Amino acid sequence: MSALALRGVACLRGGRLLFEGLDLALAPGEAALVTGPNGAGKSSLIRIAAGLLAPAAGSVTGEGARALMAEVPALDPELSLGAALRFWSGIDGRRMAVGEALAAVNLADLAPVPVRMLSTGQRRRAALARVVASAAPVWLLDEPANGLDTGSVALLEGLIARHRAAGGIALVATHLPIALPQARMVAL
Ligand SMILES: Nc1ncnc2c1ncn2[C@@H]1O[C@H](COP(=O)(O)OP(=O)(O)OP(=O)(O)O)[C@@H](O)[C@H]1O
Repeated sequence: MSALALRGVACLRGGRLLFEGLDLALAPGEAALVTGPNGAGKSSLIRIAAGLLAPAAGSVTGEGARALMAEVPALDPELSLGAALRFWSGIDGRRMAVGEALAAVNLADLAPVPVRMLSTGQRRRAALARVVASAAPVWLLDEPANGLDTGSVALLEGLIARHRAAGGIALVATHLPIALPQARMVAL
C-alpha cells in the first residue's frame, strides 16, 4: 500500500517563507509535478516529503517506504557502479535487485565502471537505478530529468508510468518538461 499526504505544509528557509498552506494527497498510482522558478522551494518540498526537512507548519503522513532521488546521487565515486548500488540495496535487503535496476535504466554494460567515470546523464540514470532497486512504493524525485537526453527522458517517463501502474506514487520536482499523465500540478 502507498500513500502520501501533505496538509497545510509551510516551508521556511533562512528566515524566508517559501510557501504555506500546501495540501496534497496522493493515492496508489497517482503522481504530482512540482514546478516553479529557481529558488521557489521545489527541492525543499521534496526534502520535506522525504522527512529530511521539518515543515514550519503542517504535517506529512503516508504509507510505504519513500525513495529519494536527490540532486546529487549518493554513490561512492571510487566504487564500480554495480558495487555502489549494491551498497545501498544491501541496506534495503535487495542486493539482487541491482542487475534488474541497471537494465531498466540501460546501464547494465557499465556495472563494472567506477562511478567517477560516468557522464552526467549516466549518473542521473544511476541515481534512478537506486530508486528502482529500492522497490519503495513512494518515489520522491528532485530534478530527475537534469542532464538526460531525449531518449533518457522517455525512459524516465516510462519507469514512472510502470511504477504508477504497479500502485506506486511519484512526487516529481522539475523545471524541465516531463510527461506525467493525470499528474496533480503543484506550482510554487
Ligand atoms: N540550508 C539552507 N538554509 C537557508 N536557505 C536555504 C537552504 N537551502 C536552501 N535555501 C534557500 O531556500 C530557497 C529554496 O531553495 P530550493 O533549493 O528548495 O529551491 P528550488 O525551487 O529547488 O530551486 P532550483 O530550481 O534553483 O533548484 C532558496 O532561496 C535557497 O537559497
